[in-house]
Amino acid sequence: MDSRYGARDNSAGDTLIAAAPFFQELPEATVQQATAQIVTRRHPAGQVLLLENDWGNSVYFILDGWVKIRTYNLDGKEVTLNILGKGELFGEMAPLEAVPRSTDVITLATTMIGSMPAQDFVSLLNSEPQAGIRLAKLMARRLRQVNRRLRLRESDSQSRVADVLLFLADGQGTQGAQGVEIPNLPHRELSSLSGLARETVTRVLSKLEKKGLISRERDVIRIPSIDDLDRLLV
Ligand SMILES: Nc1ncnc2c1ncn2[C@@H]1O[C@@H]2COP(=O)(O)O[C@H]2[C@H]1O
Repeated sequence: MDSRYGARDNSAGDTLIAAAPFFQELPEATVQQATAQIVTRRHPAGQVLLLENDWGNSVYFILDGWVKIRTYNLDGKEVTLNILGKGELFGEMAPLEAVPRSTDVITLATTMIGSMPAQDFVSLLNSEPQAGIRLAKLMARRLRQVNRRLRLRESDSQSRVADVLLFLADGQGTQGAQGVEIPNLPHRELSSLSGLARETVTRVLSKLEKKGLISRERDVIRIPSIDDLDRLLV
């Protein structure tokens, strides 16, 4: 990803970087230094930010918006592995392991991204144990998500859709007055995340809504009780 792929926009970026969970509780001087190293750009929806197998030496912070992590199965069918939102980072794997990018990354909405040279990111990890712990926690959560989805692979369609909603709530959910809110993604994305047909996803979502386990608005799906939805998993 370089300057061809998005309008440079550092005006709001500095505040967003300072507020990003990764930088919370780091010394102010460290946050200031990181802010100076990060270039912020706004990208339109549908823009390919990273391509699987490309080499890259930057790490990216999502300051606002959404990206999807995409790969392809052996039949060439698109598989959405995850959706990441504000506060998440991506693009750390290739530079840390000195290998090419493991997946594609594409914006799902207008998205503000801060990019940091990988060598600065590694220096930050070396100098701030707290930053290393943050990264370890983030990767632990991703592994937990993958384990959970593997466990549910043979489950019924209701459990699989519920699981996708729960893992989006875990990673991307924001607490509102009436429960946890997650983005109301296109059903094609939920279909790819759950490995179910789009029609099945649509049918299950309607069923969950009738049971009062979710409610839907144009942009958000609301989960009034995470525990109630979790109890559906078999
Ligand atoms: N299952 C996943 N969940 C969340 N993020 C992922 C997942 N797989 C890959 N990524 C991110 O997508 C990025 C693609 O480029 P990298 O391999 O450098 O680093 C990768 C991770 O940051």
